[in-house]
Amino acid sequence: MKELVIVSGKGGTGKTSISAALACQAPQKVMVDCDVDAANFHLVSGATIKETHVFTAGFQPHIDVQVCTHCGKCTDLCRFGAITAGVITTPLDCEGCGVCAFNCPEHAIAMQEKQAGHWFISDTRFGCLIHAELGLAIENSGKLVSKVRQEAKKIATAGHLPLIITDGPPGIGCPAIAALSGATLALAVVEPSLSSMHDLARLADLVAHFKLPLAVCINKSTLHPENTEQIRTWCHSKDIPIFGQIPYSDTFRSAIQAGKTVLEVVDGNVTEELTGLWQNIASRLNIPQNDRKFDSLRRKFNIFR
Ligand SMILES: Nc1ncnc2c1ncn2[C@@H]1O[C@H](COP(=O)(O)OP(=O)(O)OP(=O)(O)O)[C@@H](O)[C@H]1O
Ligand code: SF4
Ligand code: SF4
Repeated sequence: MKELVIVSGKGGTGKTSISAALACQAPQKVMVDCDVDAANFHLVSGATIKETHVFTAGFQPHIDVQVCTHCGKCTDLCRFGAITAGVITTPLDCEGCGVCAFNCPEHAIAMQEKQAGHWFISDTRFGCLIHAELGLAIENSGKLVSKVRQEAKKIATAGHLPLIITDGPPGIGCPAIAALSGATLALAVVEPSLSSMHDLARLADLVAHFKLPLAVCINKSTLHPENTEQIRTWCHSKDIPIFGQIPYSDTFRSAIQAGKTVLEVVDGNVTEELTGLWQNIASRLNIPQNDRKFDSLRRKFNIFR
């Protein structure tokens, strides 16, 4: 089983739009949205949730009010000011360290697993999607990313599906690391802006650390042709292949507004580039390129020359 992870050093470069366009073309795959802080893949793929699961991470104190004598020892010991004489006054400040429970003379406090979000299995127009929603002010996004990837692998294995397409989180922090480790190929979606170019270099270092092959897709390339050329030169100097170069097109915006992938909205230039991108990926991963469902969409919208 191969896993393609679509990443970007910075947010908003077009990762989700491109992931969805690839999902639209790839046959026999499971999709994962690892951008658990701001998931939106389900919106462009028309997801219907089939299963909802609770995600737990970390611990929180549960106080037995019948047993607590309000002695105040927990207040003195809590370094985060989250508890006052047996009452959790500011739950967001609680780090779940367990010091209050360990030291309560009455054993009034029990540490319980904390509900930190949900993860879902959904049906979409392009197959099965695993996605998630992290709770507000929860910091365990890396753990949730690992969880959704693990579930996608189970589904792909059970269904003998050869590919997982992962819409990764932006950045190079913990969630990106959790999305990349053990994958087969990373595709960096870069736009020709200074910050995106700068973040590509950092992302390349991270991917190299995991000894993963990296390919680049330059998105919105026509917005700044000189910077696009600079990215091409840089990739060439680092031996990083450029699998696609997608021009700026208003079709992307209208596609998102319509809850569709850009391939389902007609734009000859863009669709041709996106098809080329998928062909390069499929050939690098050595997997079949064709999908009967996409072929019928292609005929319906006459989107290729
Ligand atoms: N080639 C393009 N031409 C014009 N607009 C584009 C192009 N690609 C993406 N966009 C637009 O850029 C915005 C960000 O795209 P998208 O949500 O796919 O990026 P993202 O990297 O997944 O963002 P985030 O990191 O916030 O999840 C959207 O409004 C989308 O319509
Ligand atoms: S230390 Fe225990 S008994 Fe004392 S106030 Fe806190 S919870 Fe109540
Ligand atoms: S678990 Fe730790 S942070 Fe939370 S209230 Fe108890 S002592 Fe404070």
